[in-house]
Amino acid sequence: MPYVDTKVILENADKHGYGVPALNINNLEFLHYIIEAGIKMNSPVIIETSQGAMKYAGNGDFRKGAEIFVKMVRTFADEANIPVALHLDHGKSFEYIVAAIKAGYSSVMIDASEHPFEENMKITKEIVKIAHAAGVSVEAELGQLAGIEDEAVAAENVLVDPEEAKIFVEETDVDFLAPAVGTSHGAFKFKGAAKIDYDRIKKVKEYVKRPLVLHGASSVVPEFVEIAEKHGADFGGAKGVPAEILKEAVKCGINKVNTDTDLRIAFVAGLREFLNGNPKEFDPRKYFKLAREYTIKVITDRMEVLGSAGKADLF
Ligand SMILES: O=C(CO)COP(=O)(O)O
Ligand SMILES: O=C[C@H](O)COP(=O)(O)O
Ligand SMILES: [Zn+2]
Ligand SMILES: [Zn+2]
Repeated sequence: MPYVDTKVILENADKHGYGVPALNINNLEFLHYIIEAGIKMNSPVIIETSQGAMKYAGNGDFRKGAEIFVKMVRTFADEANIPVALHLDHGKSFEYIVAAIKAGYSSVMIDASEHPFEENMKITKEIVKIAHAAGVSVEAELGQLAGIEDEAVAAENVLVDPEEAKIFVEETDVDFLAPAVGTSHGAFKFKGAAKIDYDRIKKVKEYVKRPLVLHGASSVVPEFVEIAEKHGADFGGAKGVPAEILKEAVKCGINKVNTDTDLRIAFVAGLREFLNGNPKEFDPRKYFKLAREYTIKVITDRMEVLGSAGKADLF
């Protein structure tokens, strides 16, 4: 099953109540690992690239980067017996979003969440019009990803307002919505215990009835943090969203689970461990071996947790 519209994957996930990992890549290696993990687990996969990744892949030219990513992902998708989609993550610039659409991305995100509600809605609506005309589906973000820190009430202000979510989706016709429910990006998500607002997710789901996206969903897997730190990394205080919370979030209505940090940490853990144990090695095909193994492990574990394992059969 080849390259598909992200909407096809997410509507299936919504209908059957499971989550699909949306995994960020910057290069060929991570794409290999994701496709390998997807095939091994018989899971649909969503590959995503940030604007920064587009620029990086094109060696400074983001349009070229977008074209390279589409060619790469299509090549692998055509040979894999699982549904594969390519998504632009956190599109903020009109030029990048248009470049992704023109290059053939399956979907784009317009992240105008730093703007006031009305403005976010206006910008999102504009992008939806352009993207839908090209047959590309759209994700938008509402509220801000600040995280719920301990007892911090202030953070409530930036979490999604379910009533606003309803108006936003009706008004913009966006295909998937990323509501801010307490997570944040990177390896330092919570100062106290990890927690997200389940009731808010349920309410948003009830109101918008579309696939929902959880950003900042890395677990910051202790096993790999430990390996990386044993071999020289310093991630002091890193804390992510535990698997049980992700499972519960999916039950509440989350379908797309954005993960970047976990792949980066697993990779660097394997890379550091290998290089420390093999000081004479300088062939990337060899020194990426353990990094590959750990990254695939983090992805396959994630597919089990979200319930996407085995679901490629539904397409
Ligand atoms: O939300 C993300 C990409 O959009 C990634 O989140 P993490 O930093 O938790 O991996
Ligand atoms: O949410 C953002 C992703 O983790 C990618 O970020 P990036 O801009 O470092 O590529
Ligand atoms: Zn944002
Ligand atoms: Zn994100």
